[in-house]
Amino acid sequence: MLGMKVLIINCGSSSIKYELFEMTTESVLAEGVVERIGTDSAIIKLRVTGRDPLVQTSEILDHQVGLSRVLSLLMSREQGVIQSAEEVKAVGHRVVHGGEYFSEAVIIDPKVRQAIRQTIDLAPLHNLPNLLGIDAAQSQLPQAVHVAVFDTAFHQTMPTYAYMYPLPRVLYEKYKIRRYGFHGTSHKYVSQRAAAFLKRPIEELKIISCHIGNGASVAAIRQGKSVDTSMGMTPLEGLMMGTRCGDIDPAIVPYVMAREELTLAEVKSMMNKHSGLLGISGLSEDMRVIEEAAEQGHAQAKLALDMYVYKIRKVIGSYVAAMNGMDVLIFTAGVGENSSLVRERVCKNLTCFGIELDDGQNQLRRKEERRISTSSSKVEVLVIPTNEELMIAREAKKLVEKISL
Ligand SMILES: Nc1ncnc2c1ncn2[C@@H]1O[C@H](COP(=O)(O)OP(=O)(O)O)[C@@H](O)[C@H]1O
Ligand SMILES: CC(=O)OP(=O)(O)O
Ligand SMILES: [Mg+2]
Repeated sequence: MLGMKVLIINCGSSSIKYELFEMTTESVLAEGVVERIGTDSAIIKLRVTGRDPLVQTSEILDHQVGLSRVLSLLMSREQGVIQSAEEVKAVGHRVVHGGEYFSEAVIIDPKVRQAIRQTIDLAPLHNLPNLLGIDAAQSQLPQAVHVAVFDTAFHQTMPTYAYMYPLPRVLYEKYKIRRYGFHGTSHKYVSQRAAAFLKRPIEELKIISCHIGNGASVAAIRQGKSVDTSMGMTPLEGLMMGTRCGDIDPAIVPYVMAREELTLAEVKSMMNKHSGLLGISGLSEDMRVIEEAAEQGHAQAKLALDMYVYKIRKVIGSYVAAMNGMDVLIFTAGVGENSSLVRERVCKNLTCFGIELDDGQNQLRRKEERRISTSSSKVEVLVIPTNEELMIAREAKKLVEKISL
């Protein structure tokens, strides 16, 4: 076998994150990001394994141009990652919202594209750029198999009573208003890694996985299947996040709109971009900044941190109730993997569930999968670095192999 190169693309409204894998060895050949698309000072970052990172600034007005620059760089003689675009066998696209259409990864054909289009309304911030990325990649890599991997797919196993909202039923029937959940690729990956780490069959485990990065969600996973998760119809529900408010009393929305004379767009922006850690601290959405300010006595940063941790604890508690138990608690993503303080503060007041943290292990700064609970803890507390890109690449490889059988 000559190898199988798979390109992973994760498009945001003004960015393209990309990673090129050689899937016969699951090794990363190159990775990077194009930022500030739509401006004359867009930035392309590329890191080719074994070489110095490269940063270029230029005008990039849309995703088509962004992707074509990335491909040219990968094919350039200096970088020499690939000789020609034909070498890329598959492109795996992260698609955030798959609605009720998709419970697993699929090859993108016109019908799939149409279904992704139809979910734009449910996640406009994510699905529209995802579709732009698909269009750009399909036109520039026409020979490759294009695969969509959905954030929502893993959560399609939730029982009806967990995903329905107690609103008039007609809203579900007409508009499919229900809980979908997100970060599914990550929750699936870390739960499978946790079972492998513990050398136990996943079918025996009740796992609670905390994906806390910029966006943040908790999932309850029983027998390897998602049974509940804190994000909802959109990635706004649930935990307090960097700039998103998470759960609030829904009556606040019309009240604030009336009092402040806000438009729909303004109130959405308030809840998505000006709330969470940033809204409470008035300082930053970045947990590193919040932690430092709190340590120096900044009262609002302290409050933001207290609220953030308290909410995670409450959701964990509710999922212990949902599953009637918890064997494993996982921390992952930017905050979960790196903040020993957040992990400590979340776990400190969960001793009633039998959680005992090993402070020494928790303080260690390492990139590896590891246990941070004591040997007598009733719950295994693990830090598992997530790898959504590898998971997407594996799904793409699986589908390519299926069609070439
Ligand atoms: N050492 C650290 N301590 C605390 N928080 C950290 C640390 N490193 C990264 N983070 C947090 O991780 C967040 C980014 O998480 P990440 O999962 O990479 O986000 P996303 O993929 O959603 O953009 C940042 O907002 C930052 O606050
Ligand atoms: C769905 C979601 O919130 O994604 P991210 O964490 O990448 O913003
Ligand atoms: Mg992320």
